[in-house]
Amino acid sequence: MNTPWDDWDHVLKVDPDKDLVGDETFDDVCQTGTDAIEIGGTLDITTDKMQRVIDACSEHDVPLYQEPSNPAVVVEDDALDGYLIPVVFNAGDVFWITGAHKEWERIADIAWERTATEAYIVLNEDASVAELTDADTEQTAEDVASYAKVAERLFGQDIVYIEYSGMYGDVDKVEAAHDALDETTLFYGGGIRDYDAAYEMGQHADVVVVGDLLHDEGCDAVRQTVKGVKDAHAE
Ligand SMILES: CC(C)=CCC/C(C)=C/CC/C(C)=C/CC/C(C)=C/COP(=O)(O)OP(=O)(O)O
Ligand SMILES: O=P(O)(O)OC[C@@H](O)CO
Ligand SMILES: [Mg+2]
Repeated sequence: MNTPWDDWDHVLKVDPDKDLVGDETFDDVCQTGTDAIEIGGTLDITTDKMQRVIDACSEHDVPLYQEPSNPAVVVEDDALDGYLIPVVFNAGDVFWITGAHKEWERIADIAWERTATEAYIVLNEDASVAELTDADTEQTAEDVASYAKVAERLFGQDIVYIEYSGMYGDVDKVEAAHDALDETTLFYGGGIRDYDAAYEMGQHADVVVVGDLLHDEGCDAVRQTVKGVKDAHAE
């Protein structure tokens, strides 16, 4: 797979299990200025819910990626630009490191040329993803940097993803991960609610991921976060 995320600043993560705000539509969602839409969530995801979002976004130019939370929810659809597959580096349950991936290969005909991995480092102990994967979220900045380094050097990951889903994270840990990486793109996601937060994390992460804000506040709020990270990267 080529690496379009090298040129991204902002990703909008749409949770197919959550509603949009008021009378907003996916046409509005595709016009927030984000560089790509990632469709995924941890809980209560089904192929039907995934498909509904793909169909609603497929008419637009914004790149569309599925981020499946397990092999059973992967949707084969040409409207998708590709699949970003989490590998949870600090999972306690090995199923979320290689087990799910082995199962996926066993049951599916994988479009390898459209598939890439994201080396997740899960750091919010209260997030569903931490609970599901039994992640060891007690990691110092030094630990995070080492995870990032081995993800790039030993495991050849295209993307390292610092995941604080639901809370704003520790900037020092994001900075440490960024310093550890040469080529690999650093994603940061979690608790980005406004311009200032996006600007601050944008100073350290290559790509800032915004999720719940779309479902809680709507497209105008998301647009501010796009501006925040793009301003940080313009400096
Ligand atoms: C091999 C395949 C096809 C899939 C396995 C992929 C793996 C290892 C998934 C484990 C991690 C996971 C569940 C990722 C989903 C993306 C994610 C972290 C979404 C954010 O979820 P939360 O915000 O914690 O959950 P809710 O918003 O649903 O509560
Ligand atoms: O929902 P939020 O807290 O913005 O997190 C975004 C993303 O990292 C979740 O996987
Ligand atoms: Mg969430």
